Amino acid sequence: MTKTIAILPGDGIGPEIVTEAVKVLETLRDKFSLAIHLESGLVGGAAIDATGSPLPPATLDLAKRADAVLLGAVGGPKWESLDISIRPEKGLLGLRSELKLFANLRPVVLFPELASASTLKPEVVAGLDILIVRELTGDIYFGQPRGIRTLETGEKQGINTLVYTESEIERIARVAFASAEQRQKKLCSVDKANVLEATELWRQVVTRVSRDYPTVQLTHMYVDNAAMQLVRAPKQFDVIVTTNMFGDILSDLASQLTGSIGMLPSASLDANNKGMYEPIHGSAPDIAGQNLANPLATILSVAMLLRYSLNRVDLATAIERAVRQVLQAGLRTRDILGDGQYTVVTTREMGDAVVAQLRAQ
Ligand SMILES: NC(=O)C1=CN([C@@H]2O[C@H](COP(=O)(O)OP(=O)(O)OC[C@H]3O[C@@H](n4cnc5c(N)ncnc54)[C@H](O)[C@@H]3O)[C@@H](O)[C@H]2O)C=CC1
Ligand SMILES: CC(C)CC(=O)C(=O)O
Ligand SMILES: [Mg+2]
Repeated sequence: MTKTIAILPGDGIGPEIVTEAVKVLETLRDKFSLAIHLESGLVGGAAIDATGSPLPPATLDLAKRADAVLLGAVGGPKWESLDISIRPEKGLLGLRSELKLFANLRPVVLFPELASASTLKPEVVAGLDILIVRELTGDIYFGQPRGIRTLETGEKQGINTLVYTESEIERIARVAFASAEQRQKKLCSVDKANVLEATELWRQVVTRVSRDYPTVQLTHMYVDNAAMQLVRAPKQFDVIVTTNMFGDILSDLASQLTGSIGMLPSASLDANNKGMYEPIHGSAPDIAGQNLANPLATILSVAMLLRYSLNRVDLATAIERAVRQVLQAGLRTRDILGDGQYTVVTTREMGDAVVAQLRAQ
């Protein structure tokens, strides 16, 4: 049966990188007879400009009926003067909560060809393969109360609330333990249980759930130490499970171990593996519209889409192989330049090269 994929390019570099990822999907449709139907929608600032809302009902409806969603990125300076409750980023958070995408998988994998582009020494990152499992629909990003209010003194006060319920923690813990079972059987739960009650509960629940996964070795680490350990000795980690905000921050940090934030894809899944797929980076206003952005994180997100939502591990592997071949051939967008002689390419040229490798397979 033909699968519908919602294509939501968003803002900034979003349309540029999604164009390249769509070329990959179209190649799979045309060459490998993948039965897909692509349907585009507006989200973020582009949607605000067209409709006044960062998540118009038509987009939410498309995302809900689609079998999977591919998203670029949202946000940018153009919309920063708007009230925070109606900014582009609210469209993204709205999609995540409306679709119940509580499990965000962020693989941090170093392609061997990019070892010299890593911020760490090649020997410290060689073979790096971490999976960050980030809770995505709770925490301070969604907690109530929130807002900016004026106190009796006339002073303003900003409020955000870190909230987690046991069931929210348990379901993300189960995703993380199940992932660890399939990998090196090591799970590190990252929290701030020494000072934050919500994450003390996190630690208690993760510990309780661990009894159902006796083959997985569970450790706990405070987030400040985890940030330090990630740049000191990242290969000590296999799977990391953490809260929404800590996962957001740690994954940007970890991206530098792989050469660039332009290399990290993600899958945001609900309880039935219905998913939204997006690079972990934002709309990169500083390079938007210049054909400079690295499209590989988005193309690798298509691979995750095929693996998790369309059950086509073969095609997911084909994309990952094509990316590897392009890097082996020495092609680099400028964010992944390391030591050596490379061919510096544009966003479009990188996408074309991946498509050419796929066609040749
Ligand atoms: N998922 C999403 O849609 C996200 C949206 N944002 C939004 O994006 C806007 C910009 O946020 P920033 O903090 O600047 O983060 P950002 O991730 O957009 O950019 C940070 C830095 O990384 C570079 N970069 C990002 N993606 C790249 C790529 N594919 N290739 C090469 N270089 C790349 C940018 O040029 C910039 O120097 C804001 O409005 C923010 O709210 C931020 C993060 C995630
Ligand atoms: C709007 C932000 C929460 C998006 C982001 O930074 C992320 O999901 O990594
Ligand atoms: Mg982020």
